[in-house]
Amino acid sequence: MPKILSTHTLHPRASAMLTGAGELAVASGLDADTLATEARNADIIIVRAPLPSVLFEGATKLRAAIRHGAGLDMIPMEAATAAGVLVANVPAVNARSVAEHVMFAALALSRRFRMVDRDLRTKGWLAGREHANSNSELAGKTIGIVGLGAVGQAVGHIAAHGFDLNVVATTRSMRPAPDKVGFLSIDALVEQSDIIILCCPLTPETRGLISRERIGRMKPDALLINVSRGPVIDDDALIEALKKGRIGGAALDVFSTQPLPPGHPYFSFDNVIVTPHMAGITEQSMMRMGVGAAGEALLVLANRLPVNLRNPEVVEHYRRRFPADA
Ligand SMILES: NC(=O)c1ccc[n+]([C@@H]2O[C@H](COP(=O)([O-])OP(=O)(O)OC[C@H]3O[C@@H](n4cnc5c(N)ncnc54)[C@H](O)[C@@H]3O)[C@@H](O)[C@H]2O)c1
Ligand SMILES: O=C(O)[C@H](O)COP(=O)(O)O
Repeated sequence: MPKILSTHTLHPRASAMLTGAGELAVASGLDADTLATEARNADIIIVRAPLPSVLFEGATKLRAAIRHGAGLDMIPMEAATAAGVLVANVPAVNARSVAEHVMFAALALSRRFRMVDRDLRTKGWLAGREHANSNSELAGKTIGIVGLGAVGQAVGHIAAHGFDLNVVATTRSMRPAPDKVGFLSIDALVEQSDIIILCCPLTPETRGLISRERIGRMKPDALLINVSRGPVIDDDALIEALKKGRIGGAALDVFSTQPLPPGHPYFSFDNVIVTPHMAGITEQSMMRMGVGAAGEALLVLANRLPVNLRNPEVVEHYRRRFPADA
């Protein structure tokens, strides 16, 4: 029976799909050594935690690494490809969940939800209400989307049609813009946006994209929302800007170090919302991501290629490793 190792427990519907096709096990730890050791016996690994490159050197049976979700940064692509391992992801199926989280964050920051809730509980009704005078509506403001893929387009749609926001975006391909979206360069976008949404992948080009210089160009009351990956932002520069009151606030779902260590400066700001990398996690998206990942695993076990193969250059090498495969 083929072995499927998953870094995390899958949605019951996803595990049910794999019953009979493979023996499903959940990794007993997420550290590099444990993952590398347990992957040695696996035919397929389903990935929700960063994999070490070394895992691919010792995993001689491994056919595929399948991302449960969109972001491929958790899989060292070069090491996987060099080892002849197929890499796939499950794109777009959590985009609606992420977009709803983004709108929740924009509303929570604009309505100072953290401070209102805290002060109402600890200081009473009037203290909570005091914040409201400087609260703001979203309508008529400009939302700037960095990365107009599945998440960015879902955010743009809700923002334009549900909240009457003006939508501008910057994206790698700058293909014809969807309805109600105007394209800008990244520098113009950070200067002109009231709310900046980061939803691009982490790549060599996007690492540090929100630099000290770009944070310096933001409006003094700009809100920065990151659902991409932590290293897209220069943390030192953002922390300094928050300390000096140089921007209005931030909502951060992803961090350069995860889990965010206790006592991290981001915990200290009233105008910063922190969430534990959960923008894309809802009951609905967990089912869709799990089912999508299980579907890709079933294709590989049936000697076919995954639908969302992300390293097509591996196929020749893969076919040499598993000659019976498609
Ligand atoms: N926080 C979460 O729970 C969560 C959930 C889903 C996705 N994500 C993150 O969001 C990313 C995007 O997800 P998606 O489903 O929209 O992916 P996607 O592939 O559909 O879209 C990514 C978009 O980013 C654009 N892009 C790439 N490089 C860029 C650059 N240098 N500047 C501007 N735009 C650039 C691409 O052109 C594309 O339009 C994922 O890679 C992942 O890192 C996080
Ligand atoms: O990249 C993604 O789609 C998100 O980070 C969610 O991924 P997860 O299913 O591994 O939490």
